[in-house]
Amino acid sequence: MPTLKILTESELRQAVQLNADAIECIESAFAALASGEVVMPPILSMAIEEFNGEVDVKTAYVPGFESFAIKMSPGFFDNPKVGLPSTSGLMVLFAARTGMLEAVLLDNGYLTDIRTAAAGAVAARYLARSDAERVCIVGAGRQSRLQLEALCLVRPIQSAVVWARNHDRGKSAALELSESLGVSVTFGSDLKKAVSSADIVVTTTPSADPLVMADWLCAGQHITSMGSDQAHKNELDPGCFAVVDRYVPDRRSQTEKLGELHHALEAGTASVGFNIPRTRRHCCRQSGESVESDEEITLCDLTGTGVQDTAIATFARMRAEAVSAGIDIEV
Ligand SMILES: NC(=O)C1=CN([C@@H]2O[C@H](COP(=O)(O)OP(=O)(O)OC[C@H]3O[C@@H](n4cnc5c(N)ncnc54)[C@H](OP(=O)(O)O)[C@@H]3O)[C@@H](O)[C@H]2O)C=CC1
Ligand SMILES: O=C(O)C1=NCCCC1
Repeated sequence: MPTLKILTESELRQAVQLNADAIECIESAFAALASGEVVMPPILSMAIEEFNGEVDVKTAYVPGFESFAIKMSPGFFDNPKVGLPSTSGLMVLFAARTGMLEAVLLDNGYLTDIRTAAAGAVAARYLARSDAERVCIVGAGRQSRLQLEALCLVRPIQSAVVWARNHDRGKSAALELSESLGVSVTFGSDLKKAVSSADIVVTTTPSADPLVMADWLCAGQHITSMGSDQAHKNELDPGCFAVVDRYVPDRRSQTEKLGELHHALEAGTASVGFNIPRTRRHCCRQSGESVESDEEITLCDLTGTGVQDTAIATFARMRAEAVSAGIDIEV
């Protein structure tokens, strides 16, 4: 009789942390995606506007992996008002060879959090200057904290400014991060100043109106925009596309519908089949290529991919099995 492994959030937290191994797992997933061999259908997304919510279903088959994940991932952005996290959900693993159900990962969104922060680290590793040390984090929620933590694993970060529309929450996040990361993290109410003084800017909000303006960007900066993962979300002034030297989407077919590219296409600052103007030397490229000049402004548009979910779920199950975590039930 087939057995099914059940893993809880606390077991998964013990198995997987935001560290070099998780970053390596996600970097390999992006490399597999760039190889063109991965089967990754479009995201199934359901908006529940009445409650400021969405549910995303993501999946991917990676050749060579014995399993693939299907993830169900809600994001309800008014939840913090009632003391609940914005994101939650679970991942399910199936055998790639037979399609049989293998494991249910009751992570409550934890693995999504880790794989998303790890993607921010991979982006910085390839697209931020090697001496990048000052960060601006836009937003003060779950990803704001994890994105900064992830950057500290790949760049010599010395200081960060957290900007948030709610000053109290921004100050709390800054204090918490200062204590946990051992770098100077302050709250900044002046977003223009915070962006202009940073080597790396990460936007982490579900904002529907641009927060970061094109004329605030400076030579040598890297920007990761990871909050905008739905058609209505938009954190960057579309004019940013007219000043960046290098644009890297996690999956272009996603970013042109759900990411920052979507708004640039609508505004006409990028065109269909767009390339960054050749007068600025570089064309739009797939991930995996590194920054070529310390003067480049680079932009990574992260909408979240099924290949990350299959990679982190497989990794988590392997780690959990190594310590015999979880329960097996006959089905
Ligand atoms: N690309 C990817 O792979 C992933 C993307 N995401 C996306 O990242 C975003 C953040 O997720 P998460 O950190 O979990 O969410 P949280 O709810 O924990 O944090 C959201 C933060 O954004 C702020 N915010 C909300 N609306 C606005 C606005 N209009 N203007 C300015 N700030 C705003 C919130 O401020 P306040 O406290 O005032 O409400 C809060 O600081 C979401 O859009 C989510 O969908 C998440 C996971 C994966
Ligand atoms: O899967 C994802 O990525 C997300 N799902 C729901 C909202 C947060 C991001």
